[in-house]
Amino acid sequence: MTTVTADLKKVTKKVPVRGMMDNVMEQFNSAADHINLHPNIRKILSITNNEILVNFPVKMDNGDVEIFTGYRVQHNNALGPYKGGLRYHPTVDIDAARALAMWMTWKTSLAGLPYGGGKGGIKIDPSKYSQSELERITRRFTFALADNIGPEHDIPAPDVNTNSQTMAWIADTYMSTRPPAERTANQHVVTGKPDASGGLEGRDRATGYGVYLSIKFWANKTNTSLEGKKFIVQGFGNVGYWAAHFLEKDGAKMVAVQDASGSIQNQNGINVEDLFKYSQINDGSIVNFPDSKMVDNKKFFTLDCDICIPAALGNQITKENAPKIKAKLIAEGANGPTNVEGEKILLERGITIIPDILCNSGGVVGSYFEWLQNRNGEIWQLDEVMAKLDKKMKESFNKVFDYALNETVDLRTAAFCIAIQRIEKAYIQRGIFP
Ligand SMILES: NC(=O)C1=CN([C@@H]2O[C@H](COP(=O)(O)OP(=O)(O)OC[C@H]3O[C@@H](n4cnc5c(N)ncnc54)[C@H](O)[C@@H]3O)[C@@H](O)[C@H]2O)C=CC1
Ligand SMILES: O=C(O)CCC(=O)C(=O)O
Repeated sequence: MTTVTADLKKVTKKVPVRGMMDNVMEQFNSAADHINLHPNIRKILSITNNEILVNFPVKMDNGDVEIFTGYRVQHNNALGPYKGGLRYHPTVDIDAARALAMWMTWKTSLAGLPYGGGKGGIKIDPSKYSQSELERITRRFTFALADNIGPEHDIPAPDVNTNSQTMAWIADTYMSTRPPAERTANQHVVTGKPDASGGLEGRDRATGYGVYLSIKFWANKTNTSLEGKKFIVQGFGNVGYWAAHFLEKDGAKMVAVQDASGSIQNQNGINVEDLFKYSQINDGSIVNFPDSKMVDNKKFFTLDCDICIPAALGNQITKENAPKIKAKLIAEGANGPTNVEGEKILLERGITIIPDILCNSGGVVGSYFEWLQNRNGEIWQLDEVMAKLDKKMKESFNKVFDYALNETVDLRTAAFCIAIQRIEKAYIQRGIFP
């Protein structure tokens, strides 16, 4: 295990600025300029506190041993324990983990939660492994990370290709590393667990519901009706499916979907529940759904629609496709789906973007409720969870919308400014910077 603790000069020089880091740093710096952020605080927030890299061996079903590389980046904990998901994907590397951890810091701050930001995962294509191999990989990863996570220190959650089952394995393995009398009291080391293992009713749909609410709040502010509005979704996993589910229930029409296996379209509408059921019996894939035609992946974002929901990976909307996008609204379910160049083009074209740190914050808000539930030994009801989530999302949306209007900035800059100012206040109150 290698733990790199922040040394300002060294780390500032070392951090390569490229890919997702490039985007998050440009977003941060432009907001920091807008609020004239104290230079010392800018330095602190420009780097990560800790970067943990673990290489660990796992025995495969055929008896061979394979070595995996896992990451956990802890960006900032000025407001509370590090919080953020674990991703299992071939694109996971230190650059992605750093950027995603930074986005978590701004997201938790904007949502008014008592958390900082962290993120991590394993560089792996999980489709190549059996369920029992994935369980062993997850347990070994947890064991390797165990001294660096904890319910009051760093609390992982699901992200791409991880789910409530993954969280149950992590919680179980982590608890087994604690002294017997402390084991069950450590259940909230992760959130997004299954219901019988301390999970929160509604955490499964929390992110997608938050995406839907953000779209609804935008529609209310702009006197737009969602009835009959056409939307497209990239990613039909946890976030994409639930966002589509709630939008369809409110009268909107899903006309195209893309997942890792391909893209489908039907301008008359694709039934969300039918597609979900189909994907469940089709290895999780949407391709060849009977009531649709296949479309070229490259054309996906340029298809005719009113609302576009990227809910898969980062860097999907770029200068290549931004000029041809037809949607009037981009609701970012994914983290970092629009890069800085793509965003500039969209804003010039008058297209609104509800930024990731606001739009997909329902997930981490749901995680916070689960953490509170476990800490207090409670079991919350679904209607209570959804009502609290609604209230939290509305408060954040209104804050960002009003700030953008008052300061004449776009919604992302507004969201970043609010988030950074809350952290700045914490540092100033502690008297670090007279
Ligand atoms: N799960 C959560 O609570 C939260 C997730 N997010 C973000 O939302 C996004 C999606 O996460 P989940 O829905 O949890 O993951 P998931 O693993 O449940 O679903 C991911 C979906 O994206 C698709 N996908 C993967 N690679 C793709 C590609 N190259 N092109 C098109 N589609 C592709 C997959 O086929 C799948 O349908 C990620 O960016 C994640 O960081 C953000 C906040 C919370
Ligand atoms: O639920 C959480 O703690 C974090 C989820 C996440 O990774 C995200 O919001 O990007």
